[in-house]
Amino acid sequence: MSDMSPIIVALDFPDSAQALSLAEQLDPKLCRVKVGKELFTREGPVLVKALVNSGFEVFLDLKFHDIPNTVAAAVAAAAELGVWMVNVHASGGPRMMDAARKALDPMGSAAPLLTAVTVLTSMEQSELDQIGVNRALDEQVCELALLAERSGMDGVVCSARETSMLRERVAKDFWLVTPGIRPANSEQGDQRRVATPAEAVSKGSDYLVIGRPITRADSPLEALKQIAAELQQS
Ligand SMILES: O=c1ccn([C@@H]2O[C@H](COP(=O)(O)O)[C@@H](O)[C@H]2O)c(=O)[nH]1
Repeated sequence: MSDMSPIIVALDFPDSAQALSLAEQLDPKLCRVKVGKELFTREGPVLVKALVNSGFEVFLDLKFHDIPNTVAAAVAAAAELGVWMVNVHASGGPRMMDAARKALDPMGSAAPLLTAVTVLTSMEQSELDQIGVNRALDEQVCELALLAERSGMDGVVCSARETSMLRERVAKDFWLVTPGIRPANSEQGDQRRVATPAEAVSKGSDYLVIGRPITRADSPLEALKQIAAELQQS
């Protein structure tokens, strides 16, 4: 996989046939791929291994959130699949994140990157209020990111709207992974905190997670190439 591509394509499909057919249209030199809850729940480790064997670096986006013992075991099981990145929810707390980190320690440099979700990019301030989080959304993202960093995570998932703020507060090699990417004129859908690919990179995102704007395009490869070209020009 090329180190220069920050693009991770979210393969949000109901089955392996559709996911593999889309992946075949992509180029592992231009992107990584992400397997999320729907696809994994239907198709499981076999599909993940098929993607890994076809040359893609895979982000297994299962956002674990449970007691420390359970999350540690789940993260270790994910790592056995040969994936490039796995994640947990930072709101699971420091003991949970610490247990996840320790579960990967025996793998040394072969361990996948371990990231933590701060506040989902589909959420806005009013929803935080509804779940009883009485902080400004930016502040909540920042506190969870700092907690994740202190708990040994390699990075966080946040929106590109928060990356300039976080870049000033976290280490340079702490990865900022940003979904909610919407090229100009594409539909926002259920996402709320969105940014264009160029905005995201200019504000300090390391990796851009992009689903529907690529996977639902008439030509996914053309959509991917167009975004990659936009990023090279920015
Ligand atoms: O905060 C988060 C965390 C994960 N996601 C995932 O990213 C993709 C985004 O897909 P789009 O089609 O580009 O909206 C999707 O798989 C989410 O589960 C996120 O959006 N926000």
